Amino acid sequence: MNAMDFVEIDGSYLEGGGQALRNALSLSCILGKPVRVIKIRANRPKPGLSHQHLHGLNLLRDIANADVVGNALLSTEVEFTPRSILGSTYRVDTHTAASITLIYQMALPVLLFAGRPSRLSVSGGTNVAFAPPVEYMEQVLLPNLKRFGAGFDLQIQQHGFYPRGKGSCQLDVQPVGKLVAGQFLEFGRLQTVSGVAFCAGRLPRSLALDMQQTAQREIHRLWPGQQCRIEAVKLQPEKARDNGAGILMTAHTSGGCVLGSATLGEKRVDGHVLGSEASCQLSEYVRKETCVDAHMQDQLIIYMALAVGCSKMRTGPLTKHTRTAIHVAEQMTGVQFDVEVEPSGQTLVTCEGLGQLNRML
Ligand SMILES: Nc1ncnc2c1ncn2[C@@H]1O[C@H](COP(=O)(O)OP(=O)(O)OP(=O)(O)O)[C@@H](O)[C@H]1O
Repeated sequence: MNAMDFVEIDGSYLEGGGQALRNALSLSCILGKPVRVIKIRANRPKPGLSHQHLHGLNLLRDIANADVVGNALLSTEVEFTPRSILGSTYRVDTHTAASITLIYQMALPVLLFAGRPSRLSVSGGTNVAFAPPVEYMEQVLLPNLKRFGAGFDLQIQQHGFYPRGKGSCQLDVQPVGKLVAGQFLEFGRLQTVSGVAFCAGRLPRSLALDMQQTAQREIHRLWPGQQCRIEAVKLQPEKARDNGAGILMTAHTSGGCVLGSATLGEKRVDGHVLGSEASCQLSEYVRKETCVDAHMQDQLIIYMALAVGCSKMRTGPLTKHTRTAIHVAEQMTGVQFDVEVEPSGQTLVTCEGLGQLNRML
């Protein structure tokens, strides 16, 4: 391959984490454009490919029947030349606590552009730091993605936490002919607040109850009479072998917005703190009438870039992850994102999408 034929993405730009790599590779497969990613995860303490990125890269190699150079742990440069998109059954066992949802983040957009349905089973971490918890993927990403005319079915077979992982999930994806433009502009009124507080392993059920009670109390303090139902769950050993705890809260609004806020128990776990952090974050989104939460922002950029028509999202200040995703999407697809801070303080992100059609159907 001639050096000129690769789109070159600088992985150190802005956030300098794994997301630039994930987005660049997904878009490479969908567009059929070879990509070279340099300075991978340059801003992380241990730069280069970690397990999650390497497993994701090798998975996309298989899905796209791609030629790959640089697919080794800690590699800081990768060349990826895709051929097609093969809808099929795939299995990835990370043997670590590598984030299952981040591997899905890489593969999902690609499998939406396959010629037939796919099933992707991954084992690793379901709830790990700096990644979407599986519950967030199911309860927040899915309804937001439906606005683009796409979806998936996610089965959580077993939860897995740092350091051993051992979680497993199955993702079923039906391809689409195209993505339609998503509009996230009208907050409307807050309708429901719900969620799940869980703990597993040797952690007592009272921990889940602490998270539940504090989260519900905070919502009721701010919006007396507001419906708020947080389920408190102690996961059974066959559903989670190790210690782990976390809470996901979601808010649904009459404008069709679905916002999420998740916290995860680390070494020292205080249920009241986890519940309070999750509810404060969610309350902040609701108070500001944000249509897309701070983590969903960056995850929607790739879909906005590919859709047919003009997508718009009204959100809070853009995160570095989002600005990085925009930069990568612009370089890979040639589309332009327009970012405008409105008098209300909200940020409006607009993109006339590429209108990518599924070339495998
Ligand atoms: N609590 C959370 N809820 C939902 N999504 C989250 C949460 N925390 C992180 N994410 C998402 O996980 C992704 C993490 O991207 P990032 O580039 O940091 O990935 P990474 O591969 O873990 O990189 P690195 O290992 O280099 O930090 C982003 O899409 C971010 O929005």
